[in-house]
Amino acid sequence: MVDFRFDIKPLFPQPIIKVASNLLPHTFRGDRRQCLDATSKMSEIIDRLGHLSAVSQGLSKPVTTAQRLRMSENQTIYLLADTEAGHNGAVTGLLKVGTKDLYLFDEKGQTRKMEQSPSILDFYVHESRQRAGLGKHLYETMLSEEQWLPIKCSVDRPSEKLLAFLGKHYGLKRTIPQANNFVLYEGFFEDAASQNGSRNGHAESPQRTKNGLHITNSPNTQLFGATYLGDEANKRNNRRGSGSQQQLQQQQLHQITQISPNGRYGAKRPTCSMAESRHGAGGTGNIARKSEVSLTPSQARQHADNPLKSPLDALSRVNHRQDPFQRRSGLQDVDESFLAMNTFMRPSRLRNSGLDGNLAVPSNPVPATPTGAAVAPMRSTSGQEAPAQPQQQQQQLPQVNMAAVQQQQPPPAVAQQQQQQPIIHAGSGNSNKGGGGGNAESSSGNDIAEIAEQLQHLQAIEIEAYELVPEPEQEQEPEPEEVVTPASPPRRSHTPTPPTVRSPEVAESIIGDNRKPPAFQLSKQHTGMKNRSFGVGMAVMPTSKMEFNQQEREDFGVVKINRPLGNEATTPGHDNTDAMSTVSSTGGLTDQGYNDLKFYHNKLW
Ligand SMILES: CC(=O)SCCNC(=O)CCNC(=O)[C@H](O)C(C)(C)COP(=O)(O)OP(=O)(O)OC[C@H]1O[C@@H](n2cnc3c(N)ncnc32)[C@H](O)[C@@H]1OP(=O)(O)O
Repeated sequence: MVDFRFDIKPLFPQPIIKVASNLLPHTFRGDRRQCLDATSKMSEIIDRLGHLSAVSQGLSKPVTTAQRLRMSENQTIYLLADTEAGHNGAVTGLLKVGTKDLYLFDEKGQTRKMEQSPSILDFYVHESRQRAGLGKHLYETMLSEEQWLPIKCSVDRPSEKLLAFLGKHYGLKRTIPQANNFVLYEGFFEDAASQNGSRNGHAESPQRTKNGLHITNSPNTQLFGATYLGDEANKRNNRRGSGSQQQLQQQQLHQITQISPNGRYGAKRPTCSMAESRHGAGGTGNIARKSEVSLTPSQARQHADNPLKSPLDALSRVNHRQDPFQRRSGLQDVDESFLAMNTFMRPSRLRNSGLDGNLAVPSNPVPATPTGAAVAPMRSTSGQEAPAQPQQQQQQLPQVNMAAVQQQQPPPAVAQQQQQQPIIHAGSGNSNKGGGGGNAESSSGNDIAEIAEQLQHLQAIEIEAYELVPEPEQEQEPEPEEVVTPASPPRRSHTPTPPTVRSPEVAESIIGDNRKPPAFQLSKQHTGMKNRSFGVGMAVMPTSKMEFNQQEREDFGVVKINRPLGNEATTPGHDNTDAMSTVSSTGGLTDQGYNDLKFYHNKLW
């Protein structure tokens, strides 16, 4: 018996209840809260019984789960409970049924299309209660509720026990061989017009569908045999009254092969990216190979004596796989091949996947940064193509002459750039969100970080962090800072020099070139150079008081710091003159001997 941590009796006002996709007993009455509670408990019951059933049948995964039931439209689960058992009662049996549209072989080996055919999908009685008539009780209740006849029910890969059960209780012994997992019994097709076996009261004419196709002659039909045909596809076919025979054949073939083996093995597997790429890159070979496999009705008939094996074993000889699920995988390979061809290679998907060449895959080789990092295809954040990468500037970067850097007096604009760079790197390298983002009036930290990263990329800065060297004798002199290059000595400053980050290459490129780089937006998506200034960020430790002042968008790479709006820099280092920094009360030195700096800047923009 299967007992639960909760009392099942409220869910089972009667021994057998019916559960549909709403996961509620058909007898349920209650408010929203009770509904949620009942759904939760019913899900647990179904999952538990489904798991036990799978274990009992030796299946690797349950055929029945609450999730599957929720997603289904035409399936019903019957649950049998013993409310007297234990304290909370116990659930003792499960029977899942549903209707299927099937192409089936009749006794003559001809294909018939059966719509809404009753199917037994899962059946389980707890081991402790088997062979006590509970199974029959459950089955009979189901037949009564659904108004089905036992002989009209197809059974999805029945176990030996179920075959014995059906033989004993309903005299069902002689099966009609099928190429799929379903087992039918002789009499299934008899008097079909007046039975539930056909929704429309009559079965399809053998060999021909409504489209007049001899689908049994198709290699795929021979491979799959009777195969599930979706309602929607059928309606589509019926709507098309005209059209060439060839089109119809292609359509039918496509329709059949797109649909997986049905029943408990028919669940669509999630799209496999490997399969996608494999088939997309020429998976037709796989299709051709699989298509060579054929299982004719006569072949299937050879296995009629043992319906458990008949369809699958024939296929297993081809696939050389023993496990039913693996065999199913073999079948689905074919299915996926067609899916890959017909679905995943559609132009729209190709566009999305960038395989059709319409995506922003540059025709030119991807430019590489001086450090060797490839730059991603450029696309602005707005989704538009970004302007071409300034390769010219990048190509100039290696032409660095450090001697010239040290000797040459930078023009004011260049000095501004050089002086402001360290702050920018600091901001970007150490969570600039905490700086600019902390002030609601300032621009977002993201913008700053992005600008900083753009600068890093365009100017190909090899970031280096420099220790702060206190210069006590100069602290009282409010003189402008100068750009510090790796080869430069510490600058004169009214405060200890903040960590100045500048690679020789960048300094050279700015001073030597002194031209305005193009003003366009680049993000870290394009540069791929996130956190290049890691070392700087660690050294500067920007606080929420750190801001950036950029009055307007100037030349790309020129970011003015702490300059009041409207003020233009008049002398090199003017901006830094305005910068305020304080030294901590501990004399300006941290435990590590570095200056503890706090920057106070004006609002940005
Ligand atoms: C589509 C599918 O769901 S296939 C999977 C079917 N489910 C399983 O195989 C799970 C394990 N088996 C069970 O849960 C049960 O045995 C069921 C559901 C098949 C039958 O439920 P029960 O309560 O045992 O059925 P019930 O008592 O009404 O009928 C008993 C008859 O079932 C058959 N049967 C039940 N158990 C066995 C068994 N272990 N071995 C052989 N036949 C069995 C016999 O014909 C038996 O009659 P018998 O005792 O005179 O030989």
